[in-house]
Amino acid sequence: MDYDRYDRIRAVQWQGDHLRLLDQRLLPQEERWIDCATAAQVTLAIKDLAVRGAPAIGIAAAWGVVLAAKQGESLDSALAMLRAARPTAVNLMWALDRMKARITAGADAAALEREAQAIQDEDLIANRHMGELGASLIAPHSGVLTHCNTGSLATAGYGTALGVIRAGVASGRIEQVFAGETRPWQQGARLTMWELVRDGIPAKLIADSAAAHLMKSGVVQWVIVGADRIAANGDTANKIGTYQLAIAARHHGVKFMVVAPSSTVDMATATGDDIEIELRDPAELLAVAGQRTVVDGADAWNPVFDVTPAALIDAIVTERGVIERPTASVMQLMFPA
Ligand SMILES: CSC[C@@H](O)[C@@H](O)C(=O)COP(=O)(O)O
Repeated sequence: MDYDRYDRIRAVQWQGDHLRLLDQRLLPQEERWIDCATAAQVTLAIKDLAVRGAPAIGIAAAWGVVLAAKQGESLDSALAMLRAARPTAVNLMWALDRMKARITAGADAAALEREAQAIQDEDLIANRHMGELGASLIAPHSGVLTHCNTGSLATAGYGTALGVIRAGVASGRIEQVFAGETRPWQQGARLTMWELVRDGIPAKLIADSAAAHLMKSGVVQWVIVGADRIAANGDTANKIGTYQLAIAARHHGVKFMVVAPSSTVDMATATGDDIEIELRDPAELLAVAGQRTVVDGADAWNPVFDVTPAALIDAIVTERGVIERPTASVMQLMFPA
């Protein structure tokens, strides 16, 4: 696999004394980097979606703890502040728990820096492995539909669902990629299309509302998505709109694949009903690119994740292996306490 051909973006970059983030709010119009020198700046970058995607916010938060240590700030306060930045993606809590364990064991700033780097490096390795595992499930000459952005921008690099797509394209299994816009924040239109075009991968953008029609046409064999939290029974929280894709996929005989590192699996959460779904500012729905599109006085409801029941998922791919038709007992075997 020629990783340099398909994967050149590194959106989270440690600079030795500060964290550099590719500002995802501005893509694809502008490639602007922001520098965070404090844990508070990293927290704000996570809240405002300058950095986003479950693994990427965990990695950024880990570096936030390193910054707090270097500045001599209270590490307990930094951990609490970063933890509260966003509620749904468990990678955030997972990374902070890992940093906390090192703090409890007496780690100094240099040791915390090594831990954050390990979290980042392990994510890239996991993504490359998942890419191979997921692609092997796909028949040659397939079409696939993806949702949101799960690529290098959302991870340490390569991506989760987009990593499977990269590996599938490289091996000739995937011939055509479709990406849903992912309203309201347009991660699919703004970010996934940016990554796919940079890689020269044949891709077509669709309106989210075109997905069922696309599946009915028979040109996609798999829907491939990432995850923000996978509960102990396999129920999966991911970007709003994922659930309706899974329902439409089952209706049309299209397979549904979830790709996420084990850091996204939360065995302490029994089912999808127990996952907190982030509600964001209704203003994100009432405007497009900062331009108000809805009549003044209108209100909106803006949940940004939903839960796909395990029964609608054909395969969960993690770096530990593939779980087909996930159940609580198989999840328990793959992710023992
Ligand atoms: C590897 S990314 C998987 C998920 O984190 C992704 O699909 C997603 O829902 C991201 O949501 P976002 O609100 O953009 O952080």
